[in-house]
Amino acid sequence: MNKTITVLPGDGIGLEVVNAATAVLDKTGELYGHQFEYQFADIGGTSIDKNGTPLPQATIDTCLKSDGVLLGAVGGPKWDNLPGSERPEKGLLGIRKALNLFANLRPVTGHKSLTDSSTLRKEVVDNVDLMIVRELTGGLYFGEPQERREVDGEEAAVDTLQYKKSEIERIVRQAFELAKVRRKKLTSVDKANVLESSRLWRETAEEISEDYPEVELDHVLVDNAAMQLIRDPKQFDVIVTENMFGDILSDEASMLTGSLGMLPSASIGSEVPGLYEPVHGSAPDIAGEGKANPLAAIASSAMMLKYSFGMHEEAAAIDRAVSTVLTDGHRTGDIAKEGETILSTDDMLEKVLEALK
Ligand SMILES: NC(=O)c1ccc[n+]([C@@H]2O[C@H](COP(=O)([O-])OP(=O)(O)OC[C@H]3O[C@@H](n4cnc5c(N)ncnc54)[C@H](O)[C@@H]3O)[C@@H](O)[C@H]2O)c1
Ligand SMILES: CC(C)[C@H](C(=O)O)[C@@H](O)C(=O)O
Ligand SMILES: [Mg+2]
Repeated sequence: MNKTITVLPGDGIGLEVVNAATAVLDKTGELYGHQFEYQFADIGGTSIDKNGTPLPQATIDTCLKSDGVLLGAVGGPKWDNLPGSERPEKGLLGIRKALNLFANLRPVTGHKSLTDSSTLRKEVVDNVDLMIVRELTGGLYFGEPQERREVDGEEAAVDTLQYKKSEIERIVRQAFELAKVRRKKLTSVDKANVLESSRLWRETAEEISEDYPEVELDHVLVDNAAMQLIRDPKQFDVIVTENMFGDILSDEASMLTGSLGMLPSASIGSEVPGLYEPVHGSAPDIAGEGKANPLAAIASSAMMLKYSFGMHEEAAAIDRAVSTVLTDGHRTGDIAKEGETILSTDDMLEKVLEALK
């Protein structure tokens, strides 16, 4: 197969990790007889510097013309003092909205050989396998108004948490579909004891559940969910939740795998192309030093093969290669224990390429 992939390196370690991901895609293509062609486009802070905007129309057009999008990360201290509407992060939110990528799948997969470096007890996290389904184009991130105003004679700020029923329906349905082919357990996470949007969310999830009698649905309040993820993560199969709760819970859950540098994601909508990106950010503290763990980006490229191109065998080969390098004890700094040899981003990539068969 021939596939065109738009690559959006973005900022900080974004470029370092997408380079690793495309190298793995190329090797996979060689092994399985596929040709991946890349078109690079600007996003985030580097795009602000170059084009005066974090998301040029040309980037959206390029993405729309491709079969899949691979993104590194956006943001960094250089742009931190810009007004909210001009920040690098607006580019990321903009591309998610422009491609209508309402479902963000964040699998949390524990590798047995890594749990020693986890701060959590081994028996709690060994082989953890859950999927966070985060709603990605609604909620607080996009609600209007989002503004400063005067309240009681002083400065105030407003963000709006709004969900239309149809937005809840489609993400919950997506989560049920995933749960149906996994362990058939769906946990909907909300704050229905306080928020009206959560009460609509919970009612809607109950309604949709009638179409999925084989899947067990339960509801957990978000504060409890945050605690349960640490106490007993293996009780979860699929978690579905609104945009900001999903953002926070997925960073928390990443530590069950040992590092934020391990967590991939797929952002998908009803139309192609999907966008694939590691869950982590631009990591300004290590950017440019060759220290970034490329495994989240590499695993994100495997998700692209699976979800956008239907290349299941090829995706499994990449996941296996990642498992092999971990089992063989290869470690970047974020997942190394004291005394272990620390590999650079490029060295880790080499290990994955060697393991890819
Ligand atoms: N998807 C994205 O583009 C995305 C996601 C999160 C944060 N951000 C942006 O990134 C910038 C920095 O945010 P932050 O510091 O809060 O979060 P971050 O995810 O960039 O970094 C948090 C910590 O994790 C470490 N880390 C992250 N990825 C790593 C990797 N692959 N290998 C090794 N260590 C890794 C970093 O070194 C840092 O110590 C901000 O501008 C933020 O808005 C972007
Ligand atoms: C950078 C930021 C806008 C983004 C988000 O909150 O969605 C990031 O944290 C993520 O998890 O992808
Ligand atoms: Mg986040």
